[in-house]
Amino acid sequence: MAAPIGGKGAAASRASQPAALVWFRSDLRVTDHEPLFRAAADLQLAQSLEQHGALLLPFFCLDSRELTPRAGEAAAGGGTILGIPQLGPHRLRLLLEGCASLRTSLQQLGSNLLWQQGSPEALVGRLVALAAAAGTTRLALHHHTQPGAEALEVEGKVAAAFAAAAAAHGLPASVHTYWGATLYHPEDLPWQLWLPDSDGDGSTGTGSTSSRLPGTSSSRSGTSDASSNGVDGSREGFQQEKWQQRCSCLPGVMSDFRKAVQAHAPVRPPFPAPRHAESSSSSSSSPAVPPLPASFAAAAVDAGLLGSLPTNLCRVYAAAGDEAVAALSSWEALTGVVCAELAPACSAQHDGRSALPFTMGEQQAQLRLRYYLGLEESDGHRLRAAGHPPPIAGYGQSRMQAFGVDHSAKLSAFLALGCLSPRMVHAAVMEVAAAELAREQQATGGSGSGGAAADAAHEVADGVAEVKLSERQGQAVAEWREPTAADSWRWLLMHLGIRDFFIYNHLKQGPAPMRLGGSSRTPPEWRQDPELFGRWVQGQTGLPFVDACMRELAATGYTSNRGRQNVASLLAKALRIDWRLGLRYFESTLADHDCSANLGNWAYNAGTGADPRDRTFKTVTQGLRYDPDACLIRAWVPQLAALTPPELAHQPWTAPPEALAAAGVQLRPWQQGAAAEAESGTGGWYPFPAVDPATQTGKGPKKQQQQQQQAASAQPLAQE
Ligand SMILES: Cc1cc2nc3c(=O)[nH]c(=O)nc-3n(C[C@H](O)[C@H](O)[C@H](O)COP(=O)(O)OP(=O)(O)OC[C@H]3O[C@@H](n4cnc5c(N)ncnc54)[C@H](O)[C@@H]3O)c2cc1C
Repeated sequence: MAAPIGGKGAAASRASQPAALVWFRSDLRVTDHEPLFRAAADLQLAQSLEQHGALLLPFFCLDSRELTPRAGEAAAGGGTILGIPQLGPHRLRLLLEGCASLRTSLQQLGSNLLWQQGSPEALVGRLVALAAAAGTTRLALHHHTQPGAEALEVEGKVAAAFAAAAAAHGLPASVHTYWGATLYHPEDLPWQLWLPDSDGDGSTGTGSTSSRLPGTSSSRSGTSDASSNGVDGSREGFQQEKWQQRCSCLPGVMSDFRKAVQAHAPVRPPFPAPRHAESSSSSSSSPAVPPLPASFAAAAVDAGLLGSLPTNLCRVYAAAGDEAVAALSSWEALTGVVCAELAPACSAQHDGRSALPFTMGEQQAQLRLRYYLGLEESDGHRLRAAGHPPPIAGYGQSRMQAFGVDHSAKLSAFLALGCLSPRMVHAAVMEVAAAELAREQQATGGSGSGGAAADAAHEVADGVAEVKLSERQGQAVAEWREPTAADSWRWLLMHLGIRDFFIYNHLKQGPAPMRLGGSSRTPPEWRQDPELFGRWVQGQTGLPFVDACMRELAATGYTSNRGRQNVASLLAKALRIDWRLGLRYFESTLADHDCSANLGNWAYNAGTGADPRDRTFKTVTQGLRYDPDACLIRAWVPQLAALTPPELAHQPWTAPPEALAAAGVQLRPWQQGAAAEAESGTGGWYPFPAVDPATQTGKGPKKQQQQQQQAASAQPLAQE
């Protein structure tokens, strides 16, 4: 039985009782979360104007549609693209962990996270009904806008459902959208993206500026009246078109974009987290979060909106219906990985070989970031033993290595789920830069320019400028310069610039790159080969570096950037298989999946993007360079673990028969090995390469293959 909601004073304050809904999406954090900050600030202002009973309702919806396959995409040669869920089990686990962590953060602020599995448009309607029953007289919906046609479409549906629900209860309502996905805010880019209000998009600009961005705002200027904002579901796709139109002036080549923004665009400081209403720091610039009233919480519990977050992944698919269960089975069949055998969410269990052994969440993201940068915790506790250089120290070189947790930043999953914002990374990097600048100043004597150095360091720490220590007329000047091999954090900032490029380029191009030939003028012949595609997914191509990366990806949801480039190049350039199958497999499986980064990188590696450079990776050479000790291969391709030296583990087809025998390696043509394994149920063999490793074309190194086949036929399968 639902408790009456609204509390004792509800009737008395009915004349002015505002409620703000804050929709969390891929932004699972409370720091640098403008929608939460602004919603809390609005309610604080309302309360200071003697409006009482303000409700702040943070919510998240686990969208069941994402657990099913993507509909309506035809692959080369016909047929739908893959029957796997858009949100595969690795991504799902991290998402649930991110939500659990967000709920803890909100509870620490005296609030909570309302959540439901279903559709966000249905959830928003239920929340409006609950708020109306609690005596709310005015409604606002605050959320980040999210790049990607699908995300923008869902935004349109949610806004329409919100407007309809508010109208049904006779409540005035407004929608406030914010931009928080990139390091560089759209309004700060060195190109003019924004719109005059007369653009006719139906939104009512009420701010001080005469122009605004399509479907977004960082201030009041994007506020729209939900009952008249034109977001009525009949205008779906409108925002995507608008973004495409407005971003058309952006450069299509990554380095042009990145260099321009890094030289000319400022980075805004992150928004602080709002504070607990009873926190003693009432002087803080952070607004207070109104606590969730007990009566409302009780009603939300009754409505099933405050239940525990699930940890059992299979049950989440089951709750989404038969289509999701079938999609999960397809993913399991494709990868050979069984969902029920994966660690449940929040269990803190990880495959010992994983390069991503983290639990998701804002706190964990901060720990990783500060550990990686070698920064002290706020309590002065250093995470790394004193005297040891922080992992970032070797980043200029190590970031390309394919094996290990600390070779690269491992921030992508935190960024993709929004447990961390790019501005938060930037702010932490600026702390490092400021310290470095001060040290360099001290080392060079700092004569006469101590004040200037301090000013520059301060400017840097404030995020006003990137750093280059240069002396101009005795003054330290902070400015961007391209990183050299010896640099560390400059590379990290550069990568965030690349990330921004892919997001803006996605907004600019819309779904165009998803055409088979992308934007290239002479699309090559693409083919479907389910068997070969399955071998690629399961790491059975006979190219050990590629196979190790693919097995790592299927088992953990992560493989390095170098690994991704190589496996993508092999699929698209050497095997000539419809590259969008790879894109969709990555979408489902990558723990750090980001629709813009995934699409942009695939288009680049398949040669279908706008970038004029067309690289084909020689995967053996790459493996030897970026996994020189064959650590990755030994970890993920146990059949080759004993093959030494590392050069042979990278190219077992070149190994003399006695070396293969000593290491217990059985090389077989794939069909033969797979058939024998199916019959005997035992593995222990490794396939010959599916392509000629020297040229990455054709069927395989014929001469060597023949020799090895002769030798192999003399050896029985290991366990036979
Ligand atoms: C085919 C393919 C698909 C990819 N799909 C994704 C994806 O869905 N999501 C994703 O975040 N990255 C994707 N990447 C980019 C890159 O592989 C990962 O960002 C990187 O491996 C993450 O590890 P890290 O955090 O240690 O990155 P680092 O190398 O330490 O870089 C730091 C941060 O910079 C950003 N970054 C670095 N390189 C890139 C890049 N090429 N594109 C975009 N951002 C970059 C990421 O946010 C990353 O966390 C893809 C790359 C390829 C080749």
